[in-house]
Amino acid sequence: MLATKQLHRLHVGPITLQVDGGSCVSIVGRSGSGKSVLLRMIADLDPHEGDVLLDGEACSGMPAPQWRRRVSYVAAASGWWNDKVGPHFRDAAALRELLPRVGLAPDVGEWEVARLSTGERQRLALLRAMTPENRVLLLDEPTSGLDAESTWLVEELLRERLAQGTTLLLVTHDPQQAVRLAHRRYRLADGQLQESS
Ligand SMILES: Nc1ncnc2c1ncn2[C@@H]1O[C@H](COP(=O)(O)OP(=O)(O)OP(=O)(O)O)[C@@H](O)[C@H]1O
Repeated sequence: MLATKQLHRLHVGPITLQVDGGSCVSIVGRSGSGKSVLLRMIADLDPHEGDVLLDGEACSGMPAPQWRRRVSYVAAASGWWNDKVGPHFRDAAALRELLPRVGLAPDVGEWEVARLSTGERQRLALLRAMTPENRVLLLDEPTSGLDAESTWLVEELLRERLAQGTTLLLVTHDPQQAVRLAHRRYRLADGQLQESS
């Protein structure tokens, strides 16, 4: 279980939330309401007050890289640190297996990052976070750049991860996607999460 305790940064919070393993919580809200600020706090990417626990283990008691391998933020616009796609993935065989699942060509690992389209980057950033250590995916508009078919493929893969016990926090501007994927739906407004029916 993922539990946030009085998380607070800027105008967001304090937020106390519990999300079971294998369940998906969606967060909608106006642009600028603080959805990314919230996900980035949970991933311990920015200074904040409060804490996050994963199965009782506190983020504050763990080295940040270890926490982020378990609780991984997938940004709407991803960062890349090598010219080629392949070196961003520790397990080349696992990547080859996952590529067709999101509609990507089998040789994408050999491609230059510079040639990737927005939607290709977005899908690869998601796959990059899906390591064996990952327990929680913090997804910031994961299908915003995708066509309907690619969106469907990504949602299928996310459902599979959920069934395997991964926890998802899904920020989306698509209320229908929230209905399709989430077990609980929230709106972030005035720095607080309000549950939707
Ligand atoms: N480091 C910072 N210092 C000051 N203000 C910040 C900082 N980071 C974010 N903000 C502000 O906090 C607000 C919320 O930003 P955030 O990116 O979380 O919005 P969002 O809800 O994800 O919006 P969108 O749907 O447009 O992506 C914005 O007004 C942003 O300018």
